[in-house]
Order: sequence, then structure tokens, then C-alpha cells
Amino acid sequence: MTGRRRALGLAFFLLAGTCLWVLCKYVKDWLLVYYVPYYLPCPEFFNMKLPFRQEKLFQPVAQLQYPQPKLLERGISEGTFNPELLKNMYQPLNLTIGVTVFAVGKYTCFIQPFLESAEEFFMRGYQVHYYLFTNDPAAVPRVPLGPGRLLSTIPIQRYSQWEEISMRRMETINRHIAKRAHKEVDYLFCVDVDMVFRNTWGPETLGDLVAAIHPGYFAVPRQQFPYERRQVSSAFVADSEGDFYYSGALFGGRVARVYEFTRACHMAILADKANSIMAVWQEESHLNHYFIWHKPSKLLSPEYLWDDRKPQPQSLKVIRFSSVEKDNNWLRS
Ligand SMILES: CC(=O)N[C@H]1[C@@H](OP(=O)(O)OP(=O)(O)OC[C@H]2O[C@@H](n3ccc(=O)[nH]c3=O)[C@H](O)[C@@H]2O)O[C@H](CO)[C@H](O)[C@@H]1O
Ligand SMILES: [Mn+2]
Repeated sequence: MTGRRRALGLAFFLLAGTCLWVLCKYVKDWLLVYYVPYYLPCPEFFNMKLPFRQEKLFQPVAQLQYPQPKLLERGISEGTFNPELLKNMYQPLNLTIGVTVFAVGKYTCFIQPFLESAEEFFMRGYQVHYYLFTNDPAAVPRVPLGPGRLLSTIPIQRYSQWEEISMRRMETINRHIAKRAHKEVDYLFCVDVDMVFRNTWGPETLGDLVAAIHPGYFAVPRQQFPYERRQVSSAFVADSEGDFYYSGALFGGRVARVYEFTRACHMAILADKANSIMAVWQEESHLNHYFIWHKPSKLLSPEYLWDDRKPQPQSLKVIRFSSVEKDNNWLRS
């Protein structure tokens, strides 16, 4: 009798357990959050809702440990490529290179020197499409463009804080690629406007996902890189991680890769906003976080991103693109 009762009890527990497990599984699915995938390029997706479950934080079993790479052995720089050979390879491809640049508020004063110098040095002999985002289209000067080169001025709103203006570029670029740029360009570079070109910039810079070393950190041990170090931020990077400190003032690549990249950065920025936190160097921190697990396929040396305020070190043979002196207090007021 007790044996039968025990068997019945066991069967009951098994049944109840299974039911509970099935129930849990269903409830978990009901609790899914839905989001609208605004970023998908096809209009028919706009009314579609996709289920989204909070992504589990990826925790590697062992930390990725290897010595910090030396910059001077890496990175595109004078002497590491053959311009003649590259020209013969790339010219027949009939590529269009896009450039996004933002000039909001007083930053419109940088447009003229930026465009004039780009016309002189940037991707000469290729088709170039500049996308200039501004809150003040009337302030865009008329700069004569060479054949095959195009400028589109795109009106955008002005956020009150400069940090927000800078960070929102990720969102704006991402939407712009979905809406338009993916049909118009093969490669896209996204750059700061407070810059000028000073020397040739050619197809040696083209790659799937391209990044540049921040001019202030090319000779610094990784522990001293100004990555976001607070774990609550989605831009967090541990002391033992990171190859280079990349600049937020320049990134690029194949348009589809730039789309994925800007989307990931924008989502991470939104996640931080939801937690009332802003990464230490805004979108630059998120960019650096992204590049830890999605390494750029091409790295540009500081030749491609210098800063006029720094003396030119001997190791730097040419300066091709450099940030100009500026008065941040006046610009950001
Ligand atoms: C030396 C230094 O401190 N560098 C940091 C600073 O770069 P920068 O001082 O170079 O930032 P920035 O003032 O050039 O702003 C970035 C870009 O946003 C656009 N813009 C910004 C503000 C505005 O009112 N209107 C406007 O159009 C413009 O295209 C500008 O070039 O900030 C970035 C964050 O975003 C990065 O953290 C950089 O590491
Ligand atoms: Mn800048």
C-alpha cells in the first residue's frame, strides 16, 4: 500500500514539475518586449514589430589576454602601401565614397576650410558624395566641387547640449544609411568638421570597417587609455582589454558595416540613457567598446587623424587630416 502511494506521489511530482516547466517557458515568451525596427531599410518593415529579449551579457570563460600591440608595426601609414598599384586596382571599380559631416550651431564656421581642403586632397579621381548635416542650411557656404563630386545638405534639429549633438550623430548616420546612403555610396567615412585635409588621402584607407588611432594615445599603455571604466555603462572596458584607443572623430568602411556599427553604438547610448549615465567620452567611448569585440579590418595611423595642437613627432612622416585650433567655450556656448 505505502509502495503504491509513494509511486503515485512520485508520478504526481513529476507531472506537476513538467507542467510548471512548460508554464514557465510560455510565461517567459509572453513577457517579451517588443520594439519597432525603425532602422530596417525596407518600408514594409516599418509596421512590423520584432520580439526583443534582453541580450545576455557575454561573459568569456577566460579573459582575452595578450600583450598590447605596437602601433608603429600596424596601421596604414606612408611607405606601407603602393599608391600606383592601388590606383590601378580601385579606379576601374567605379566606387562612390560618402562622407558624413555635422555642422550644428557655431560649427558651421568650419565647413568652408573642411570642404575646400577635401576637394584638394580627399579621394581625388573618385566619385565623392558629401552629406552635410546642419540645423542652419542657409549658413552653408558655396564651395566649388570637382567633377563627380556632390554635396547634399541635410537639415537636422539642434540639441541644446554639445554632448548630445556629438552623440546623436550615431543615430542620424544610422538612419541616413537606411534611408538613403546605402543606395548611393559604396564606402562611407564619418568625420568631425573641425578638421582640414593637408595631404593626399586615397584608396589605401578603404576597408570593411575602418578606424583611426586617437592622436593623444598612440604611445600610451592600455591601462591609461581613457576608456569608460564604470561597469554600469554599456561602454565599459576592463583594464586588461583593448588594443588601441581609437578616436571618435573618424570612422568608416563599407556602408553596410557602418550601418551595423552606428546602430550598435546608438543602441548602447540609449541603454546608458535609460540608466541615466553618459559615457566619459560620449560616443567615442561606445566606439572603443564596440571595437574590442568587432575589430576594425583596417587601422589608420595618426597620419590620418592628427591634432594641430600637438607637435609633429619624428615618427610621423606626413599629416593628412588634422583638427584645427578652436575655442570650445565660444563654440559650445
Ligand atoms: C580632445 C577632446 O576633448 N576630444 C574629444 C572631443 O572631441 P572634439 O573636441 O573634437 O569634439 P567636437 O567639438 O569636434 O565635437 C564633435 C563634432 O560634433 C559636431 N558638433 C559638435 C558640437 C556642436 O555644437 N556642433 C557640432 O556640429 C561637429 O561635427 C564636431 O566636429 O569630444 C568627443 C566626443 O564627442 C570625443 O570624446 C573626443 O575625444
Ligand atoms: Mn573635433
